[in-house]
Parts: sequence; C-alpha cells; structure tokens
Amino acid sequence: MMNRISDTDLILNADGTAYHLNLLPEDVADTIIFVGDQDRVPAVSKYFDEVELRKGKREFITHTGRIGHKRLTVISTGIGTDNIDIVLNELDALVNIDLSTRTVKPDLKSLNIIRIGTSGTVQADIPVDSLLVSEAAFGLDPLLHYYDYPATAEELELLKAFKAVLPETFKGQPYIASASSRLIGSLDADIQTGITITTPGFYSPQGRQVRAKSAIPDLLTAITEFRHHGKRITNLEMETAGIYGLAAALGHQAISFNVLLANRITNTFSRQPAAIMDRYIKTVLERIAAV
Ligand SMILES: O=P(O)(O)O[C@H]1O[C@H](CO)[C@@H](O)[C@H]1O
Ligand SMILES: O=c1cc[nH]c(=O)[nH]1
Repeated sequence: MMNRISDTDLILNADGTAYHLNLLPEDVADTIIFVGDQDRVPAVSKYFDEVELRKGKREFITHTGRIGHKRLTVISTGIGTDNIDIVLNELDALVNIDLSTRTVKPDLKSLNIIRIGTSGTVQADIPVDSLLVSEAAFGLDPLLHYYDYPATAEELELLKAFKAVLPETFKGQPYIASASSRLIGSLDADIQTGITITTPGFYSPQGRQVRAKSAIPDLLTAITEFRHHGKRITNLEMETAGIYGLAAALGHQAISFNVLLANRITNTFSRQPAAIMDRYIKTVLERIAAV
C-alpha cells in the first residue's frame, strides 16, 4: 500500500490545480524557465513559436508553448527562496505525484530547470551587462536547512572555507548547492561561470547601505575577497542556491543564468536593463532549443 499524501500536506484547488501555481499536470513542460519578475514571462514567451497556455495566481505567472518541436514552460517565481520552496515543490508534485490517488508515481520525472535572473557582481573586473552561469551557490537564507540535502565532500570543503572568512557578526548558517553538471555541460559553453551568493534580502543582506544601519558592515568585503583553489564569489542574487539545493533533493536538473545589471564594487548599474535582458533571453532560448 502506497503512502497517501494528505489533503493539507499537498493542497489542491477545487479544479485539481496546485494550490499556489494554479496548474494541472498537463500544463507543465519538462523544460521549465524560472524568472523572478512576472513581466519577464511574456518577455520570454514572445519568442515561442506558439503559446498554448497562460495561467497564473499571485506572483506565479505561467506560459507554456513551444519553440520548434521543443515544449517549454516559463514561470515567474517572484523574489526569494521562500517562493522557490513553493514553486519547486508544486512543480514536482505536478509531475511526480499521481494527484488522483495522492501517491508518488513509480517512475519519477527529472525536470530541466533554467533560471534567467538579474544579479549584481561583486568583482570589479566582471562587466555590467555580461552574462554569468552559477557553477555553485552559497545560500545565506535558511531554506535548505529544512530539507535532507546531502552535499558532496567537495561542496562541503568549499563551504567550510567560505564560513571561515565570514565576519563574526554574521549570525546565519550558509549552505551550498551546485548546478546540474549535465545542464552546465550542454548549455553554458562559452559563458563565464562563477560562485553565486543567494541572500535573504536585497539591502543589508547584499551589503547595501541606505538608511537602516548594517549589523555586518564588512560582509561585502569578505565575500569579494574570498578565494579557494582559484575559485571566487562572483555575484549576489536571491534564488539560485535554493533552486539548486531543492532541485537536487528532488532529483531535478537546474542551471542559473545571471544577467549582471550591477557592479557593486565600481558602483555602476546597467543603462539599458530591459534591452540587455532581452538579448540574453534570446541567447538562452537559442541554447535550450538547440539541445
Ligand atoms: O530578476 P530576478 O529574477 O527577480 O532576480 C533578482 O532580482 C530580484 C531583486 O531585485 C531578486 O529576485 C534577485 O534574485
Ligand atoms: O544587485 C543586485 C541586482 C539584481 N538582483 C539582486 O539581487 N542584486
């Protein structure tokens, strides 16, 4: 007898759709593009040859369609890893749980998840308006501590080295997760790679000083100066570590492309963020359509 997942562990709407995403299993393609901003969903799907479905609820807007024969879904996650928890668990339920019996299917599907997000670099020599793939990500948010996620020995060594340089005033507990080696191999080719930091906020958690006083004034310097066997931290954003960790915990493949709109060291910001995002949406879609 298979374990039945209860009505409050996995909540479905009256029409059978997933509680937050408002989607049915057939609404979701096997390759899914994650974006933060709801307005980026049509900015991606306008390049589809056909859009078969447009649905949404709250910040979670979904378009599904195809480029050539490749079926694609693009979904907005909103900001932060708390939303990643919702999006990844509900997408996984849609493909890997039989919603009529509320039991896990015997053959599990592994989705390809490709984030296209904005980010700020923390290295002076990395240009604003460039594209970067996150090889791995440190999460300064707590999401992965709620899941049984087995990090590799190599990841744990990198994490240990990072923890050692964090200021004493930092009270969090970082975690680490990596991109899918299969997707990195097939999609990133000549694009620069780096280590990303996922933060639980945009201002002080990313070392910004506006009016509220930081409790960790030297956080950005520690991040920028971190080096380990030739690796360095390249950029800050708010979702990648959660996506990588939870995707790995659920058996999905994930890769995160960062459109670097800000350089936090030279204090420069893109003069044409929408045009730059559009350029890289096309770059990433061309690569997805080709594999
Ligand atoms: O542009 P998106 O995909 O939202 O990503 C980045 O932008 C938001 C902050 O402005 C955060 O979600 C951060 O990760
Ligand atoms: O600096 C930045 C730019 C975009 N998104 C972030 O999270 N940080």
